[in-house]
Amino acid sequence: MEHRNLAFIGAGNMSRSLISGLIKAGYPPSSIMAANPSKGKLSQLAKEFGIGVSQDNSEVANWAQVVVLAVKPQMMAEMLNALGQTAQLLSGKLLISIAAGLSVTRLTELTGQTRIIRTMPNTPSLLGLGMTGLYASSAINQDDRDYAEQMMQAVGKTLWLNDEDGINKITAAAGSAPAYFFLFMEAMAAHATALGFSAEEARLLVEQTALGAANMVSANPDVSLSELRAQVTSKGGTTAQAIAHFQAQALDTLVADAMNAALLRARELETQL
Ligand SMILES: NC(=O)C1=CN([C@@H]2O[C@H](COP(=O)(O)OP(=O)(O)OC[C@H]3O[C@@H](n4cnc5c(N)ncnc54)[C@H](OP(=O)(O)O)[C@@H]3O)[C@@H](O)[C@H]2O)C=CC1
Ligand SMILES: O=C(O)[C@@H]1CCC=N1
Repeated sequence: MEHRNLAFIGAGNMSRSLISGLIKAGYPPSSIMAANPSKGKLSQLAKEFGIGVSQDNSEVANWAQVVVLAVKPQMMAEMLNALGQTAQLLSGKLLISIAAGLSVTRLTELTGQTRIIRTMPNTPSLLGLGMTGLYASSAINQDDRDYAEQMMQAVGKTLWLNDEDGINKITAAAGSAPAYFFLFMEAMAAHATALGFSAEEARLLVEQTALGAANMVSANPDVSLSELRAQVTSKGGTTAQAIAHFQAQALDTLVADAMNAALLRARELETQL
């Protein structure tokens, strides 16, 4: 992929995941910089990945051809205002936002720029196993689209969204979703411990089973999820009892409600920020 000078403003969990994935995919460390107010995360990133770092957002924005806006949504306005003459500083650069709940229109208001691509990655990008949704207005040229797509494909898979609300939907379905699986795994590990396994054993059981299940899905693209489930579920056996319990407790509805709660929050942020 093209190696433009790429700056991350905000060096938190998601930037770390993307930077790590990009470096593993061969993006040169000398073409990446990150800025953050506190020094600890920057020193760690510099040490681990050899990228350039600064506590000065203007310095990295000035150096960059592409600026990733990676602070918390609630911090974005303050950060962009504090950049000072943002319109001038960011002028001519491609801006890639990873923030939930900030529309392109709002980002344009805050930066004076229209060359903006909105994305929604997730933390498995750290391992090259990310899932990222991308949205760009029709004003964005093909080169910039290709760059953003290749950047995110270096850390996982991508899906272009035709309308901007698709970003909110993908936040509910993929951006937030690693946490849903972790929550489920936490619950399983807690109960495995209650059944008498040590914490290490419980983690091993949950981790290896989740990994195996995810790999079964990816190794069998033509087999439906329900068929994979059926292959585990012997008639009159143990799995059927557990599945019946989940279904009696309306797991489908619970999951749909939880995803809708994430979606509504993403839309709500768009009206507030
Ligand atoms: N985490 C996730 O799974 C995902 C997150 N996102 C989006 O990514 C963005 C970042 O989230 P995440 O990485 O989780 O959050 P973090 O809190 O881990 O990272 C945000 C970083 O921004 C830094 N920061 C705060 N103020 C400024 C400033 N004025 N200038 C520069 N940096 C600043 C913080 O520094 P310090 O801690 O030193 O104050 C922190 O390191 C959010 O907008 C979120 O919506 C999108 C997809 C998934
Ligand atoms: O929880 C959040 O708001 C962010 C967006 C998706 C994942 N983390």
